Amino acid sequence: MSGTREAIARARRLVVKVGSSALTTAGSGLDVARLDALVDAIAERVSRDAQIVLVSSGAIGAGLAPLSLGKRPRDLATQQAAASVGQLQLAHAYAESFGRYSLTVGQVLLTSDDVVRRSHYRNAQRTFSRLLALGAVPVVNENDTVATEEIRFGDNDRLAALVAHLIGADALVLLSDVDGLYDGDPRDGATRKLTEVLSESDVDGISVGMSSSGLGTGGMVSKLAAARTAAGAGIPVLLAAASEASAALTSASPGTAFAPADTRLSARRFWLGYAADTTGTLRLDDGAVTAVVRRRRSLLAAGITGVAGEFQAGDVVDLVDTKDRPVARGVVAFDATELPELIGRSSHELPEEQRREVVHADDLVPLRR
Ligand SMILES: Nc1ncnc2c1ncn2[C@@H]1O[C@H](COP(=O)(O)OP(=O)(O)O)[C@@H](O)[C@H]1O
Ligand SMILES: N[C@@H](CCC(=O)OP(=O)(O)O)C(=O)O
Repeated sequence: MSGTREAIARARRLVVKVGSSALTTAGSGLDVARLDALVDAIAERVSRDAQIVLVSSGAIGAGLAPLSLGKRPRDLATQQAAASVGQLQLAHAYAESFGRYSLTVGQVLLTSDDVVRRSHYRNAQRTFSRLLALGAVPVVNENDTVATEEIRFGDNDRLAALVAHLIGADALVLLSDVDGLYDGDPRDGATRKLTEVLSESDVDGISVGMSSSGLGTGGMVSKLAAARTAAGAGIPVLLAAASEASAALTSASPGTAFAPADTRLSARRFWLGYAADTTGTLRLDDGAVTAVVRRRRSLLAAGITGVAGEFQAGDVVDLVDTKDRPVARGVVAFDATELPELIGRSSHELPEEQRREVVHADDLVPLRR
């Protein structure tokens, strides 16, 4: 067995995320038998002294049938109405199901502000920590009923990766209706399952598509992004079918395993690299990309070829290469309006008060490639 799978099998604190397509069926809503099978697997792992936070989708899917809605609505207001009804059903079903094992569940509904803003991040951290210390199983979902387009995570895969870091998880298990990551959309015919993803180059160029069930949100695109986020922050990830939950949570043998990066990012650097919202973009020339990504240097004005967005000193911005591919994120030390006349110029050409790093190395997180 690979080291990654061993680490997942041994993990003491895990985030398990289950998708809508694994819990709900178009037309008939929540599938309690499948939910019970998932709870059986989680309860078994909890009985072996693990702490589990469950991120469960399915509120919108579960709310459709009771509201006589045929398929997943496109407009936000009807999605929110369905989520309002479905979340109650979901919470009730989990409370009943975990109750079979005398386990207590706590519901945690989050909006992106709760994770993206540093002060709220701490607050959420305290809530999870207390719930786990009290022996409860936190069941998390996005607070769909109040989340507007602007403040939505939009997909629970990303939410699960952020929660995994937030609670200091040793593993993230993503359970879906598909049994792993394929090198192309399995609906398109002959494709091969990847069993181990050791580095970014293993997934470069593979084709990932959207949901096939019409119930899920992000499809494989969001699952792969979430797996990269968590693995990049040092957390091993398993992507498997929900129908294999028992094997996934006991031996970590099925599905696709994503090896974690060697170092775990601090909370601040994780927030900077993955959770914070960015308000602008700096385009770097090749030399600057090498300096900031490989040599971990500060970004100087001389290596910047373009500026976009409306940001102020202290905001988080994306750093992109000459092909507009994101290579890092960092806290910018100038306002957007100040930069156009500085970029491309070396420090000795600049007035003394502007001779400082545009993004200091301590405030810069290279993205894993
Ligand atoms: N390369 C790929 N490998 C595996 N699945 C893929 C790939 N590309 C697209 N998919 C689709 O993504 C779906 C899973 O996404 P989704 O329905 O959003 O799941 P969930 O509801 O669990 O979040 C699969 O059923 C599959 O059809
Ligand atoms: N929060 C939404 C699910 C959003 C989502 O990401 O769904 P999925 O792709 O099935 O994990 C709900 O409960 O319906």
